[in-house]
Amino acid sequence: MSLFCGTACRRKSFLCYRLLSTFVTKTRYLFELKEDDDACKKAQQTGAFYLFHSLAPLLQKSEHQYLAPKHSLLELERLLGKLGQDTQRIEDSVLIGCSEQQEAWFALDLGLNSSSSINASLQKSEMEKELKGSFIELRKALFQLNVKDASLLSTAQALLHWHGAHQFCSRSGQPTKKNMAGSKRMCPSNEIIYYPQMAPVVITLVSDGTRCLLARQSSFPKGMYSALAGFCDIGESVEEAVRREVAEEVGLEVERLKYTASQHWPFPNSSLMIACHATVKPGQTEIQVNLRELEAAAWFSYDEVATALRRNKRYTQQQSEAFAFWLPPKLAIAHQLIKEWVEKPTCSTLPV
Ligand SMILES: NC(=O)c1ccc[n+]([C@@H]2O[C@H](COP(=O)([O-])OP(=O)(O)OC[C@H]3O[C@@H](n4cnc5c(N)ncnc54)[C@H](O)[C@@H]3O)[C@@H](O)[C@H]2O)c1
Ligand SMILES: [Mg+2]
Repeated sequence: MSLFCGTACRRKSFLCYRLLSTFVTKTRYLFELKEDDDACKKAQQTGAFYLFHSLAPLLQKSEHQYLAPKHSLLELERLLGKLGQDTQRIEDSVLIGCSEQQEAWFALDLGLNSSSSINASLQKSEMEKELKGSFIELRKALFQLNVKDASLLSTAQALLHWHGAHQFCSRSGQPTKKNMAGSKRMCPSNEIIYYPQMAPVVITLVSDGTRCLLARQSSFPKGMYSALAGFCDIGESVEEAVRREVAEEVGLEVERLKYTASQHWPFPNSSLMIACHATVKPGQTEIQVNLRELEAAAWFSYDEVATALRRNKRYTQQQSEAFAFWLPPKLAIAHQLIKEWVEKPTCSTLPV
């Protein structure tokens, strides 16, 4: 049932109304916090903070997964006090979401140089001891987080990264100032507003009707193959970017394509991954790998891909590297695209 259903499901309309109402209320609350600095500051009083150090999130290990602990404002003030730090630096935090009960969630990087603190460089290990956790690079921990924490920490890391890289106005060279929520920065000298950015990237699973095309870059972990990906050029539509990337990377011409899903991807900078299925003309399937972009590319049969998907479920990345061929982890949109191809035969023969 869709959150946005209308007359089609009258019998369940009360439930629909409640779902819609919670979602809208939450969305409007977040909008208010982004627009109103005082409301945002007030929300910090009852909010919760996810902590980072030099863009690595604070995590706690629990059996085979990581948990992302939250801290209240009081706990954070106590920690900073204990470490002899200025609590003013809490104003460097950025808003990353809220619960259905309107507990606002913020992210704060304790390792970056703070504009509002004299003694900015906190000792990482001292903090880890106090916080009973470790600051772990997000790339290493992402696949051992639950979906909700992975998405929240990806947003947080991307936003903190963007603020770190946009401290100065590119026109005046003057320091820019963030609003309380961190949804924008402004140059006080000319009032230019800067908003956080994502680069659009197309990711395409090409099929010839029975097989799908997977490729690897030399930077990928050993044995991992994925769908073709590439940044959109300025002025391009998604369709044009897919056709260009497939031609550029493997020398094939796309016949049909269909959008299927999207995902925010924080590495190395924020990208909006736009996932598509595509087909090539039958008989025009000879791959010509562009070695400037890829290390290898090949057609894989349905059975090979289905077997690799099953294997992915059982093994960790380190264990998978022992195999000649394995696929990206579940959380990556590349995995979802490949899984969809295996589960839905229509992905191999897109309608005109
Ligand atoms: N989430 C997933 O499942 C998934 C899967 C595959 C790739 N990705 C991501 O997609 C991104 C793009 O894939 P790719 O590396 O094959 O891209 P690509 O094929 O466009 O090649 C990368 C090159 O493009 C150039 N480039 C053009 N615009 C750029 C921009 N805005 N930022 C950085 N470089 C730019 C650079 O020269 C760079 O070396 C990667 O950053 C990767 O992390 C995500
Ligand atoms: Mg590429």
